Amino acid sequence: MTHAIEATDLRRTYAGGFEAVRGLSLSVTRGEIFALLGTNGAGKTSTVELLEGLAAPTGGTARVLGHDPYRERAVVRPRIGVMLQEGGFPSDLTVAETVRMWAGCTSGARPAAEALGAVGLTGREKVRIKQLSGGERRRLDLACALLGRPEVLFLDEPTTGLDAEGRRDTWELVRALRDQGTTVLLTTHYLEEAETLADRLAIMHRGRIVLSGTPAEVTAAQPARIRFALPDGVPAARLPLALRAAEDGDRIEIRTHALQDDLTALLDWARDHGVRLDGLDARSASLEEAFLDIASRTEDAPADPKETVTR
Ligand SMILES: Nc1ncnc2c1ncn2[C@@H]1O[C@H](COP(=O)(O)OP(=O)(O)OP(=O)(O)O)[C@@H](O)[C@H]1O
Repeated sequence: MTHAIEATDLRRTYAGGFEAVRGLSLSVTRGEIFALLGTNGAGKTSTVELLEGLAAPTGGTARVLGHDPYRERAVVRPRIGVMLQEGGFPSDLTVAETVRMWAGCTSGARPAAEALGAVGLTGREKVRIKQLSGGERRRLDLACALLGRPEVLFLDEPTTGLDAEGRRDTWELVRALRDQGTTVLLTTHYLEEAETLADRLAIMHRGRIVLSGTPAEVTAAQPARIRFALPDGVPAARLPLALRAAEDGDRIEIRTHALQDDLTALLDWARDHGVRLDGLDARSASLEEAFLDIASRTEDAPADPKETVTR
């Protein structure tokens, strides 16, 4: 299977010695939407810039469409679209002028009206950039990234600043691009965005990928939770389960990878002993829990291979 993007043991150290990317490997299949998640400062932008060919890696290799995106930038650049966190267009230009200017630097650019139509900016052509809302600026950034009909599209936080409707419109557009064969690598802080949009995702922490896979695989790698309170006089020690049961005051929390079996055992025990489980709550793990679990890690341990779910 051809990979549109491949990174192997990628490293990036900034002047001053700070290592922002520390041995990162990932591959994105053609026609796939891949989301890179992580806390602030995890190294997402530093990684994406290496893949876009904007900087040379300190170590490791990057391949985009089979080429080195930095050394072979002239070959790779016309085939990729890049939407940075800040478009940085001159604020006195109008929307139409900006798109025309960008189209002038793009080989085989699609018509400006088509790109603006795709992002819902039709009718805003004469508005100056400084008069656009934050969400409209993000959409203009996206229109410019789409101008060259890119085979690989890099989107750095594409929906930051968009309202719920704008976000959903962008998701629709990204899905439509994927369905036409475009490969999309995006970074996001919105877990819902990654969960609903991405075919696969990776969670970064401190310059490394800690967990990766499909949204379902990443979620399934986390334990489910059962929570309840025992009545006075029934100590947690009487629970029948060979489980890691943690007491927090009168609340019990059990984390398990066998939710159905353990919940059945708990309910059978409660019925047989006439014990009422107050506030009983059982739920599968969510991407948010996986993310928060990783974000709370303070140690610098390397990625645990057991946690990486690969296809
Ligand atoms: N030019 C630079 N020089 C030195 N350190 C930098 C530079 N750019 C980024 N960093 C540091 O590298 C680390 C990773 O930053 P990066 O912007 O890649 O993270 P991120 O995951 O994209 O964060 P965010 O979600 O906040 O955008 C941060 O600690 C940041 O301060």
